[in-house]
Amino acid sequence: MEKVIKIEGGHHLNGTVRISGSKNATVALIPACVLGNEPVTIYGVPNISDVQSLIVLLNELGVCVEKRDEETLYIDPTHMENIPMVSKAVSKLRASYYFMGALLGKFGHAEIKMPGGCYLGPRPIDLHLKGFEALGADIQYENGCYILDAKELKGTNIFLDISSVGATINIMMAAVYAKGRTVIENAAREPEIIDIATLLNKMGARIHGMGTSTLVIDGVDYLKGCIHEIIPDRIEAATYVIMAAAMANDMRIENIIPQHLEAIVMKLQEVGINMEVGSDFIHVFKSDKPLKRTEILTKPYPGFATDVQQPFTVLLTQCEGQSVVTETIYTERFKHCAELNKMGANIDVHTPSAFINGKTKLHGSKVTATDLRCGAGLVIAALMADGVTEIHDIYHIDRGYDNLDGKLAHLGAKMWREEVED
Ligand SMILES: CC(=O)N[C@H]1[C@@H](OP(=O)(O)OP(=O)(O)OC[C@H]2O[C@@H](n3ccc(=O)[nH]c3=O)[C@H](O)[C@@H]2O)O[C@H](CO)[C@@H](O)[C@@H]1O
Ligand SMILES: C=C(OP(=O)(O)O)C(=O)O
Repeated sequence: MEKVIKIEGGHHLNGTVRISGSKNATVALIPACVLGNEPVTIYGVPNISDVQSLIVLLNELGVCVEKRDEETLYIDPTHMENIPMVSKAVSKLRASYYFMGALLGKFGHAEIKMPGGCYLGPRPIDLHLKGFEALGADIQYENGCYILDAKELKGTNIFLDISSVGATINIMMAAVYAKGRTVIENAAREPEIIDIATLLNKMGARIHGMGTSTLVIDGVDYLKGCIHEIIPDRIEAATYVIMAAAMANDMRIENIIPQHLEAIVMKLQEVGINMEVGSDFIHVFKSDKPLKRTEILTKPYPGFATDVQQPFTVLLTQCEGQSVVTETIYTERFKHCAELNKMGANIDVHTPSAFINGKTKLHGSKVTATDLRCGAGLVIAALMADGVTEIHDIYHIDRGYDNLDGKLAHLGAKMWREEVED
């Protein structure tokens, strides 16, 4: 038996939805907490399966974790043990790789198997490893496990060939205790990186240049405890704004940082979505004008986020004419298109682009969430479709959307989970 999500389409959405803490910040903040020597309390933790997997990993490392309330985690690494990280939980998410930087930084030694996460085409970690080596680590790969060792990490200049989010955060974590100054050039500038650096600085690290492409980290000897509030999830926010654009009469998306969504808002306005952008909310109103085609090119922040292109593609099926989405980050991130075609969309994929021929009527079908944002896109498509859509492999969706069922029910959607034969 398999649990699936079923959605009866055609019901308009109305009301307010509150965006949760950022998945991609949280999954790095939690490993960052173990770098310290005292307890850290983090607020705004989303209830998603990636966080549950990280809690399993923290428990295995002997870190004391207490859930103080629905959204608050207390993490005390005082008695942690640096054991090899080879359990199943490591491969349940991408972000387990942040324990490489955290453990190497703190103990000069880390043993960890390959991380998991969404398959979006190849996702190498060579830049993380090159960064650790530049800081003085020796790296071996044995029996599916990376073994990182360093007598002493020394600050150095590191140029990233690609401004990788994961490599930037991982190298930053490894460098906080390194002797002297580390400079990361061509660093990624995503808001989540600023959030991690902010936490580390509250703990006593000396990181400068967050939000620019040059990060400077001056090594320190000790990191203390602190409290920290996670930034809102810009990808979850974008998902709900697109959902509102597709199906709402009148819907307000709250607890957002609009600056984090500028590229997405511009594209929504370009296709003709009627919206008001406030200081910490976006309000979407129904418009009866036909939606216009557009072209999207995914780019590192502040460009159009690759994590939003899959949900946005669903909206493009409702635009008149041919829209084009081109991926520059993950050139194979188009598995959602075949699933959307099963629902009546007309999308041709010629990597690295998808050509979306609109406008097409969508109908309920059996589809598979091949990855997290494909799943989010299918939820939006199902809300628009005639009839009932059955979404399989929903564990991908649960990796990144806090209380999806409750939020959608509150907005007036008809969604439920059901056990079906495999
Ligand atoms: C947990 C998390 O935060 N995940 C996000 C993070 O993933 P992640 O950190 O894995 O993505 P990166 O920014 O590292 O990847 C960007 C590009 O660089 C390439 N690359 C990356 C590292 C490396 O060592 N070698 C290399 O070639 C990747 O294959 C990809 O083409 O950023 C992605 C890009 O915004 C998002 O889609 C993911 O949601
Ligand atoms: C690809 C994503 O996540 P991860 O890197 O955790 O697989 C995502 O959040 O869209």
